[in-house]
Amino acid sequence: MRKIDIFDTTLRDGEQSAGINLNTAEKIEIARQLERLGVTIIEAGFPASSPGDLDAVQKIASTVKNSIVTGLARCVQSDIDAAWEALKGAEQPHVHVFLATSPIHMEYKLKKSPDQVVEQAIEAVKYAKKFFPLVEWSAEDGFRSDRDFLVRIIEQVIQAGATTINVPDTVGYASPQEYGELFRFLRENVRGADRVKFSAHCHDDLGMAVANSIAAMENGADQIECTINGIGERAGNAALEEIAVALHIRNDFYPVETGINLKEIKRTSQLVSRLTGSLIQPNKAVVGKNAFAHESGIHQDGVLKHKETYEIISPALIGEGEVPLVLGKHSGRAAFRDRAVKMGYELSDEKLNKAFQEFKKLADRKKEITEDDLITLLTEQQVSIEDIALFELKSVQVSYGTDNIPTATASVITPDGDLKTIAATGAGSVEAIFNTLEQLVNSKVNVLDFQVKSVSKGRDALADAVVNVRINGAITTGRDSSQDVLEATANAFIDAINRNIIHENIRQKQTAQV
Ligand SMILES: CC(=O)SCCNC(=O)CCNC(=O)[C@H](O)C(C)(C)COP(=O)(O)OP(=O)(O)OC[C@H]1O[C@@H](n2cnc3c(N)ncnc32)[C@H](O)[C@@H]1OP(=O)(O)O
Ligand SMILES: CC(C)C(=O)C(=O)O
Repeated sequence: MRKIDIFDTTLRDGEQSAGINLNTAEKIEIARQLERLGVTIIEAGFPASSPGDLDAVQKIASTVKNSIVTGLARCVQSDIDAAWEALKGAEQPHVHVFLATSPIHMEYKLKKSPDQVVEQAIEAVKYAKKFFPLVEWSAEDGFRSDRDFLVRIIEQVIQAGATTINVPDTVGYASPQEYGELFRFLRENVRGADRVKFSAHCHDDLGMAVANSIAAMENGADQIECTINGIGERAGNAALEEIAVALHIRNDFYPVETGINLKEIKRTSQLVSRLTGSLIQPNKAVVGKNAFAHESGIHQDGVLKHKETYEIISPALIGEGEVPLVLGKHSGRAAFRDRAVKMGYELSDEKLNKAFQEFKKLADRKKEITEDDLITLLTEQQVSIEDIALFELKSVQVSYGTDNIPTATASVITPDGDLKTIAATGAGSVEAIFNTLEQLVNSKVNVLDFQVKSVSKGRDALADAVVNVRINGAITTGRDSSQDVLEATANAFIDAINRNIIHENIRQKQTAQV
């Protein structure tokens, strides 16, 4: 099968991401993991850019044995000297020299004529070749370069000894079709093309880096340059994990192999994210937190019946553990039942249905349903709480003014079915509510903690109130979310009282069973 070399530039172009700065120990750790991942080449840094980078490249070159280690250099002798200093101890010394070839870069940045650029490239490659058996030469901004000029300069650097020719889309401007065509054109028109490897290096400014890399590969590129998690200058580079997994999953369409050990992908991605401090967006393909998270009922039902209905990549393929179905407001009964069974609950259809209805109500109010929430919902059903009579808050009204004593009037239906209304005062509105409700529930309620916060942003944000109470020595927590802070507070207090009644009931039933 055709082999595609994976050239990882996480430690060079990836480190060029704004805000990322890795020290030598961190770089070595990542390089070791890249070696385990099975990349063909590790671009470990730009030795001339700083003594720290030279040191890191040197240490990586003497540590890594199963991947080729390279360093970047401008077409400048001192850069190539620094690269040699860093890489002379490597198993297979490899250097990556580059020079821009697009009209805009030559005229405004390098301030050189095309002839001068050709001369400088030839000289640099010849110089590099004195030390390095493997020399990659890159035509920076190659995609925006004149095609005839590209053919001319590439032929010259091949003659000078380059072993790999990289044609980057430095500014992420290409479309897959155009970038693919460029590789086909170069393969067909460059004399000596059959003696070298061609390489693709894409940036993601227009979100096409992975597609462009694959298009280049389909049209003659033997190597793809990419980074873990797609980090890199500006919008980043092509993401290694996306390329490797796409080529594996669609092997029917792309009959190539990369040598990447896919099981190491998750670990590598997490390591790079942790050490660079660059968070992975949740919906990022392959390695995002949600990449295998089925949230909606119809999908979950399909996945439970036959995984492949909605899952083209198995989490195990990339070394990720089992991903439980997400239980949220879009979930259906199938996923809810599945989780309940996995948690060890054996509920009748009727009880499961009731727990599911409560779950849906809760999911409307809470972003995330925790394991504890599920335990509460399912346990309440398991021990037949339908027989337990609870308090129901009918109304609450608070009178507050800067010159008045805050007074709350509340009505509840008691577990006996009576409607009771009482008013009481407090130092503030919340205390007035608590004092009133305490009288209505007719128990000594010690409020241990009370917190209220907004669930979302904006004036109409929901208030989430949590009250932690002690009643007869038992501690329970009640919570409620409402549009109004005081209503949420009153409901949370009643919720705590009801939970206490339920738990008391459960305890009594369990004691009776023993
Ligand atoms: C597309 C890419 O990702 S290219 C890699 C980009 N990465 C980096 O730049 C990170 C590391 N860079 C650095 O640390 C510094 O830029 C250094 C050490 C390399 C150079 O620093 P300085 O000497 O201060 O130069 P400075 O960065 O300001 O300017 C770059 C110079 O290199 C020249 N240059 C740019 N590319 C090349 C090249 N491939 N070959 C030769 N010269 C080049 C520029 O024309 C400019 O020259 P000038 O000073 O005569 O105008
Ligand atoms: C140095 C080259 C390969 C580069 O990083 C680019 O063109 O984006």
